[in-house]
Amino acid sequence: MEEEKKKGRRSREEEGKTETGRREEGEGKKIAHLSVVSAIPSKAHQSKEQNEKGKRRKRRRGEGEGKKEMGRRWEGDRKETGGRRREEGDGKETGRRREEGGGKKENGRTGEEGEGKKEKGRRGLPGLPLQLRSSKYLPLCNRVLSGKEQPLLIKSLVWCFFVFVTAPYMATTGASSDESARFTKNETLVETSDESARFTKNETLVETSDESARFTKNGTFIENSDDYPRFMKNETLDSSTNKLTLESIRQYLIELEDTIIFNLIERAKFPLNSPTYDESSLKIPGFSGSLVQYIVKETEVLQAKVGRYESPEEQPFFPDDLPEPVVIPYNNPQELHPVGATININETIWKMYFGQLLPLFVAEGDDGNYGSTAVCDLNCLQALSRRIHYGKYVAEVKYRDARQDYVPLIHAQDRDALMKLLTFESVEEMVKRRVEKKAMVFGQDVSLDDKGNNWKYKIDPSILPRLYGEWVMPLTKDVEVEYLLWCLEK
Ligand SMILES: O=C(O)C(=O)C[C@]1(C(=O)O)C=C[C@@H](O)C=C1
Repeated sequence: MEEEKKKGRRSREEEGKTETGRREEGEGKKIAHLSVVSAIPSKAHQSKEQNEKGKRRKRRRGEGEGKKEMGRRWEGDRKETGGRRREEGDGKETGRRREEGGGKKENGRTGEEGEGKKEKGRRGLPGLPLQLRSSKYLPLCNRVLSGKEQPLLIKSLVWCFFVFVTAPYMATTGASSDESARFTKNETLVETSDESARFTKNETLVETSDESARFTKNGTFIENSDDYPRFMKNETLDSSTNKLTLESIRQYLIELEDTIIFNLIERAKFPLNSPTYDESSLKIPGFSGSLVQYIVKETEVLQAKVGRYESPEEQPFFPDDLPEPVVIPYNNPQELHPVGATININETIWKMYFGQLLPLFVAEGDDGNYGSTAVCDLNCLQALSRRIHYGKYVAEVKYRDARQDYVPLIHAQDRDALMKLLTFESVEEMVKRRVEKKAMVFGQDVSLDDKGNNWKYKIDPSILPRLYGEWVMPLTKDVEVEYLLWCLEK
């Protein structure tokens, strides 16, 4: 009871709105029981394949063999990261420095020292340049060779040699003390860029966090990193503080409602077009599956290359064999526990979309626009998936705001209690009402005369509260619970 009160207080503070009621325990259980849970790659449920994928993605993110690192929170984690990075960085940079420096020294020796030795052999006049050896200068040479002016001359020659030969050479090859300054600067940048991060940064970010870094992790050369697109800036950070807050995340979820509704409206322009989903009607050599599967899969391959799946809220529907990014990802602070990157419930979202949602809002029929239909499906799926996987961020901020309430439930691995704690029924009601209203507004026919038919909508608005109430919000909460269950993992 006391906990309920506390939670009520918190929710009012967080939302600045009156929390009308709390979810009954039975309801929490119902949601936790959704079949989706089995699709979540938790320890208990991860298939071997998913496990492998998780490991691969973790490795790609540099979270390493790192259960230890994964679990380390806050400052401890940062120190560890800094240390590891410094070691790695040093290793690489020293290697590079050694190579470059070595190469230059080698050059110097074969060029300058080598020639000196040859001349010495040729004329027997140590340290004297060729032009000084003409007969005109011989008396002077003799004086120098035999006497007191020798040290002064040698000093002058060394100075001249440095000014006219060594310095220009160093300037053209870049082999100067500047070299070491550049390495030092890299390290500093890496360290500072880490400041706002909560968890271990991934290797790719470490390697590319410096603007001057020009290689992605897989070795692709990038001429000027600024010219390349950067998937995906975390748009939920509060614009004034650049921090993650429940308010800023909720604001972003509201914006995503627009994206979802517009995409549904676009899809509703086409009838069902069932051949789009027929695995036997597509004859693409080397691929077995439907047109929609093909388009989603190939789009994901392309988007993986430009770094879409480097963001934990972006999850692929076909995660196997995705290529590494070839561009520098946006250097977002890593706000989530690394387990966030492994939670992917797209299998459930796919089934929900094609099995339950689609038949609700598209007309029967076939107009032959299968490619366009599949692209619309792709857009709907990606928008829904992004929205639902944002639950990771929601869970993270809720945890940060009320650790004292969450930690015991996480230790007890109590799904139902976690579900109850993170549920705000009044917020859910508001969401449902808002999406219905948006569908009415966005789905109206707009005309300049009064003949417009304002009550004929492009998509039935009543589908929206259903979509959110039955699937989107419950699935978001499943993601939240899953994240919380593992977010203390060491
Ligand atoms: O806003 C929150 O607190 C959320 O957790 C998000 C969300 C949602 O999916 O919209 C989910 C659960 C809450 O009951 C309310 C809303």
